[in-house]
Amino acid sequence: MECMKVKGSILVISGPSGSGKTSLAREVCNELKDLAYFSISTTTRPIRDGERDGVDYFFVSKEEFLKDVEEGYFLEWAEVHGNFYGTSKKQINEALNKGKIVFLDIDVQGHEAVRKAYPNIVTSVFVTTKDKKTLIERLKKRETETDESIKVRMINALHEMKKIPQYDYLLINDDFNSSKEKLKSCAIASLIKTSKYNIENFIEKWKGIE
Ligand SMILES: Nc1nc2c(ncn2[C@@H]2O[C@H](COP(=O)(O)OP(=O)(O)O)[C@@H](O)[C@H]2O)c(=O)[nH]1
Ligand SMILES: Nc1ncnc2c1ncn2[C@@H]1O[C@H](COP(=O)(O)OP(=O)(O)O)[C@@H](O)[C@H]1O
Repeated sequence: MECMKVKGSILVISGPSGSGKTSLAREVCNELKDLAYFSISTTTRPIRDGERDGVDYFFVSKEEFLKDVEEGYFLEWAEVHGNFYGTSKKQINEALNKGKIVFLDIDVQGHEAVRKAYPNIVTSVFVTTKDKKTLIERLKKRETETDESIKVRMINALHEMKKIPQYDYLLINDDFNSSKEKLKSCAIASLIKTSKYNIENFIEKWKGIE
């Protein structure tokens, strides 16, 4: 499935809801400018105050989502916290062919699927907070969740944390600026990793030395 001559890389960022992964990923992506591409997922989740369709997510009905699934639009899709989320195949491949670092803010199921599809060019970072209390405080402060939906997210957080060993890096998001610099380093490292798989001609040029 993986394209032989992919120039870009994929940076998967996962973590419990409220850990700060979206804020970090968006900010690093902005700072890396043309080097990076933030993949906008499609979701059936209701739009939150302050979110924009086509910027934060493509917000669709369940029927539209399932039609996209049937038509093979998604590289991967999953149900998270009772809603569907999916990553567009076309968006990703176009960005990869342009040599970009593709940022995927997706859950642990999405990580497994993307790693299978692109084993050589995925780097993954699991973002979490230093403790449970901080996570709850951030979810409350964000003012997007009810007590009930916070409970659902906390239960899911524990399931997600069990998948940390599958990730390349663990990032405890305490001080925002320091976490941002760490995530940026992972992003750049991911692109350097891809170059390892594009060395056919490079080695040719060294022949004759023996
Ligand atoms: N598998 C998968 N997960 C996604 C995708 N887009 C978002 N997610 C995950 O779905 C979860 C819920 O995201 P969201 O609705 O933005 O809520 P939040 O985590 O509380 O900010 C997060 O873990 C996201 O990383 C996607 O395209 N595929
Ligand atoms: N290092 C940090 N310190 C304090 N607050 C943070 C930090 N990182 C993110 N936040 C805040 O925590 C809340 C959750 O962040 P968000 O990016 O929405 O998390 P996620 O995408 O993981 O659900 C937001 O209000 C965000 O501004």
